[in-house]
Amino acid sequence: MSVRVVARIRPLLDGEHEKDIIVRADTAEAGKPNTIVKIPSPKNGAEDFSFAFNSVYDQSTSQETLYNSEVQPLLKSLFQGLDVTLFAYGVTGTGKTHTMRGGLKLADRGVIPRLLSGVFRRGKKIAKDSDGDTSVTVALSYYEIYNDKVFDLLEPPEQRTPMGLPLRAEAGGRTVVCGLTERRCDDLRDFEKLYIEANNNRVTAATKLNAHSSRSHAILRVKVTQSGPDCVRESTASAIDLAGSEDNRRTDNGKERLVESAAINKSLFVLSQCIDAISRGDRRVPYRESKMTRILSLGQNHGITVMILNLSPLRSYHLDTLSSLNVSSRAKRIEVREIENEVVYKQFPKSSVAAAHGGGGLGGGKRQPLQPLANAHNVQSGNAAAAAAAARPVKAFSVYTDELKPIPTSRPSLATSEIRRASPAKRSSDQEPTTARPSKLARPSLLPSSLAASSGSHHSSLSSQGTITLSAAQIEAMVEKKVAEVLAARMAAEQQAAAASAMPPPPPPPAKSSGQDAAATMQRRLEALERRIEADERREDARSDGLRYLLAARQHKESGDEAAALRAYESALPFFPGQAKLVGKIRRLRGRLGLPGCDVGRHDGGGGRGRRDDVRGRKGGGV
Ligand SMILES: Nc1ncnc2c1ncn2[C@@H]1O[C@H](COP(=O)(O)OP(=O)(O)OP(=O)(O)O)[C@@H](O)[C@H]1O
Repeated sequence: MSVRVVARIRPLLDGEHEKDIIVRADTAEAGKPNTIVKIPSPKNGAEDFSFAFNSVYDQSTSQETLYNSEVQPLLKSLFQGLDVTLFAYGVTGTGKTHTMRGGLKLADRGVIPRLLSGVFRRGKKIAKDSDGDTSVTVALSYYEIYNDKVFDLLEPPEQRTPMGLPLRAEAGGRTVVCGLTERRCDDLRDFEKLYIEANNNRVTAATKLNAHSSRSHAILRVKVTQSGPDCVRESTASAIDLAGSEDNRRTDNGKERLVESAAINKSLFVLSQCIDAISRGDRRVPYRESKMTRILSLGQNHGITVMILNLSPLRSYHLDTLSSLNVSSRAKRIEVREIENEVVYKQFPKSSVAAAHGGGGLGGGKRQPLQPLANAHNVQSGNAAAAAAAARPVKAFSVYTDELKPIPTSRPSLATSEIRRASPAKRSSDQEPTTARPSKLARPSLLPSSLAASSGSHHSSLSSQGTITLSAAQIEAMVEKKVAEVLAARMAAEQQAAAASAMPPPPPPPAKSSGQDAAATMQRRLEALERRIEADERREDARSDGLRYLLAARQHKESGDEAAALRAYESALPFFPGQAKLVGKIRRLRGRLGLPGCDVGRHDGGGGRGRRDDVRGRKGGGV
């Protein structure tokens, strides 16, 4: 399903005049709801441009109408296991915060408090309808991206570290913030207390265009966990209030506001580039150019995404409004896969247990049907998925482990088996298993090949009931083999970690490839790959930090603060060691400020050449 894009035109504010209105909502067909935004061409006022969206809300639209039409219907999907992302986009002062957060009066409450109210209400209903068998818990995390750094809004500002929280890419393209607080909320009152406090931690300031302008992108994540007797289902609603783009010719922003503004505009520019790249079908989408786009992961995220485009009706916003309309119309083309989150079974579904017990006995030669060992991954969506769920055969999932399990003399009772969850980091969530992989629960009817190999001449015996008996010597041999493998893997990992930046080749495949050796090799390769990705991420983060310093330096220079510009250039230098232009700028600035020359060459660790080229490529002609 595509991203749903809806536009909302805000009403006139005090001091704004009817005669200045140029943006209007329209309908494609008489009597139908509005789906078109009309705005005159900037070159020819008599000619109108029309932009079509999924829905268009005019100036008279109340908070309640917007919520009931756009957000309330998504609650059902959220509780079916789909993630929901809502984000407000638009120029500064167009009503994004009003739409998402709103005012304190009941009628003014925005999408976020209403969403939470809906979540608690539905959660209570589910618990009641299930006679308490299912419980629903709600946990919040809330953070802001300020000057391209991530800060936890649920923690007091004095606990912030200057560099903010790091991001980590997870399997399946998701980006998560490391070290974020998560607070449980039991009811709306809990939420409101937390939310109001957290919003006081958000950076806002007065600009000429908005008396309470958000200087950061704020991301609220509402995690809903439904725990039933058999399974746990988790889904997340994300509500994002983006900072607004600013035309600094109109803001009269001072130094600090300009630096913020540059970070806001840059991230929004990257977002528009991502939207363009996705809608063109480019293979490379520049998500990594800003933290906001990495977190938003538009087109990579799963579930349902709604973009609320906030518009001012005024002529003074003409070009900015056109630009927002252009970006948003392209966003409509972005496909988001509606994939429900994995259900984690606490134990086998009752029906399967009954079937297993009745079906030929555990020790018999008949192979047991594969069961959902770890989690079920459903690519169907919405109601169709729910309807199809009953008819679908239970999917099978394997549990991968490197460890040899002590082989039971009789199979454990299925009803009490603990289900191990496959490590999410090791398996992409968007890989839909198409064929059942072998379960590693010991199958009494087969002697594992690894065991046969390790047992050597000490043959294990298969009893007439199909159970395996092992001699002490065989167990000893297995333990020794496992210890040797673990030590070898650890050594290999240490060597790889030592040479992580040089991207070591994967360890050579074992001469004799038993199933277990292959699993160990695969494990080592995955770990090496993860280390490589993390190293790449660290490099990328460092580079974007460097670029941020350069950006700040340029802003300071433009505003005439050469001392601050020098400080920013010098801070950027370690990220671009030996960069000739940068070194030249620092020398010139130091000269102008009457400071002694600096030993800028000390940062050139011999790797400057490659980075120099890189920066020039990205910045279009150097710093
Ligand atoms: N639909 C609306 N009804 C009434 N007032 C509105 C509406 N939309 C916006 N406003 C008012 O317009 C002003 C600017 O709105 P808001 O702060 O939400 O803009 P914003 O897009 O979040 O700006 P920024 O990006 O600078 O944070 C506020 O005073 C807000 O109350």
